[in-house]
Amino acid sequence: MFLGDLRNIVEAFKMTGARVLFGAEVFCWPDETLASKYPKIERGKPYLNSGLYMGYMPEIWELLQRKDIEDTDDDQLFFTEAYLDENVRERLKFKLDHESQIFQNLNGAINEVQLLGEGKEHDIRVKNVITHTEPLIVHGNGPSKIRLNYLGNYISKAWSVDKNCKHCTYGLINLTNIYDSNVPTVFMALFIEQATPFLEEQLQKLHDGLINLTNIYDSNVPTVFMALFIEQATPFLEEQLQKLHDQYYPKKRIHLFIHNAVKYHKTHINEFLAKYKKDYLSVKEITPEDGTSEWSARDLSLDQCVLKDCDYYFAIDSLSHLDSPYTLKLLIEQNRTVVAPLLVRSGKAWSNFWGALTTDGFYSRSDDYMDIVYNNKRGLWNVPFINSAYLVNGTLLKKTDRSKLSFVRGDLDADMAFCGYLRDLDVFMFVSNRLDFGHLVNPETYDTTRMTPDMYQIFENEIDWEDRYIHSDYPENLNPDNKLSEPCPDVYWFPIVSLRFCKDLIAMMENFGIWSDGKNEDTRLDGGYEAVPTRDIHMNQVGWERHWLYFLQKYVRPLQEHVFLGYFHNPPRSLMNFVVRYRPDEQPSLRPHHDSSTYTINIALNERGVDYEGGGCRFIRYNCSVVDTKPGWLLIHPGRLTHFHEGLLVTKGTRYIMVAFVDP
Ligand SMILES: O=C(O)CCC(=O)C(=O)O
Ligand SMILES: [Fe+2]
Repeated sequence: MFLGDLRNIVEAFKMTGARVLFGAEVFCWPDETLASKYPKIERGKPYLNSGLYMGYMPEIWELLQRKDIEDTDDDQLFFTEAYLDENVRERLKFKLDHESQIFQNLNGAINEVQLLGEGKEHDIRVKNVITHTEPLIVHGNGPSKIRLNYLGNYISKAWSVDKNCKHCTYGLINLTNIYDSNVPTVFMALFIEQATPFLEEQLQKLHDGLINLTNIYDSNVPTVFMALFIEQATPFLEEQLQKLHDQYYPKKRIHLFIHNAVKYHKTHINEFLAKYKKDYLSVKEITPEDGTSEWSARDLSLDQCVLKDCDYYFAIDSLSHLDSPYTLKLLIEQNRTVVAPLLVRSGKAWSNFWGALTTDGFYSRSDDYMDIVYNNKRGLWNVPFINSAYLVNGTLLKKTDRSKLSFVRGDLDADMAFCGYLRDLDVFMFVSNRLDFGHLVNPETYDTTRMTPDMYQIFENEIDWEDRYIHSDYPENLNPDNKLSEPCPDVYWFPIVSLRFCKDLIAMMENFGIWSDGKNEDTRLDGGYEAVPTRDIHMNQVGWERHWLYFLQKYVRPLQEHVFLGYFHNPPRSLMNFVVRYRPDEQPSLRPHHDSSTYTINIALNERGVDYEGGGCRFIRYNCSVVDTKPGWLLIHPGRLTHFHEGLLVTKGTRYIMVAFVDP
């Protein structure tokens, strides 16, 4: 990698007084026994490396003529023998660049070569902190190539602090042109022959109408072989699939390949394909019953891609959420042989790339790893390992024999095998965080033996949980400009959870199925007695109390503080958290009572007029009832004294509500 221009290099060369100059290194290679024959030096690296050398043509010529050499012989040994001959050394003024004035060989010197100039405007250079020189050419000899790639993310004008990633825009292609190129040209003639009302709108409509046409002309868009791998039970897979489908790319140019190894997800895949299969150019599904291993499924996907003459191969794991619908398009436009979007587990240091490797090829953290993961630095990074989601140019797959590029290599993980082959082929792997592309979900605690396992993921996958289960209008609740909804005095009404939450919570309870019998004796309670019993199931009976209390603290408490000013209790304490079921033939109503709470929350889980008739909550002191409850909306009211209340008669169907007595 050249860090100075040729003039600087020649000037530095002249300063050395040499007629022939070779780089130096710390290893005496390929013949260690020659080490004792080297002249003693005081500083720097003693031994010759033949990866970099320069000199005057007559001397170089003479050096090359010195002896015959076979193509298969070692060039470094050839030059070493010449150098160790004192006569040759003197006559040719043959010297080594011991202190890396010009040549920096990285092998054995990785730690002494550091980046310089980060934090200043000018280009980043390298400095050898042992010799105090700034070498002009850096060479990744032996196993130091990954370090060279790392340096290459910064030096040679790749990066500067003010301009960030300067090499990112190199070689970009523009897909929008591909969309347009096939479209016939139209000569559009517009005549404005008289004064015309609303002409601006007319022009706008003319223009808008044209934009949609481009979608019709998909045929020229490159084909993408999209391979989805579901190798483990994965939270929030439905959303993951939807985001994949929502990628801004003509589906008629996508071959979809799915390897699903997880029985639990069969319904998700079936539902997805029932809806969208027809949109794709082709679909191949490998089901859990096929018993195909991850390795063979991945290899098969490569074969299929080549067979279908794909332009691109895009692999994605079920854990990878492409939150940006432009991810695929932008990766194609980035135009690198292998490029991955940076995906990170939210709030964690876990991502889909490694910044460095140990000598035996396993994970090692690079100096800039955290800066990249946290987007302190944005760019396109040459790294030794990527996984989870990546785009591969089809040309590479078509020209490379499967014995040189596949997912099978000894007993390595599939992705470690694949990246190992890419490194051996000298194919760079880039990871991009030029934009926010998406994130990784965390599958560690996902337990599919539960009914609605995603409901239990509020801790491990909080953002996904919130997306699915919190009402989309929730943030508006705390907007001070909005008028509060107060259906009865000091009874407030807020949208809080999604319809999906309601559906899943009911499913969770009905699956458990052991509703209380409505008697006063209740062994679930410390006192063993409930004065005003309902037919219910407590959250702790379905292992969801910890989750519920967190929900209470995070989403309910701010609403309480918003409407009942001056009362703070964090975290809220709640011993009674339960779902109530009302049925005409079971328990159809609840007699007037106080709750043992400072405040009570009451979330409607299903819909009056659809799922049941009657029902609602009446506040007796105010002779005020809330009957038109809405699924996902929460009522919050004081528990005692003023808010004596009753559950009204359900005349038909089943009414479900979620109740908690907060701060008893
Ligand atoms: O049916 C209702 O909405 C009221 C329920 C209630 O008051 C309770 O469970 O304590
Ligand atoms: Fe109550």
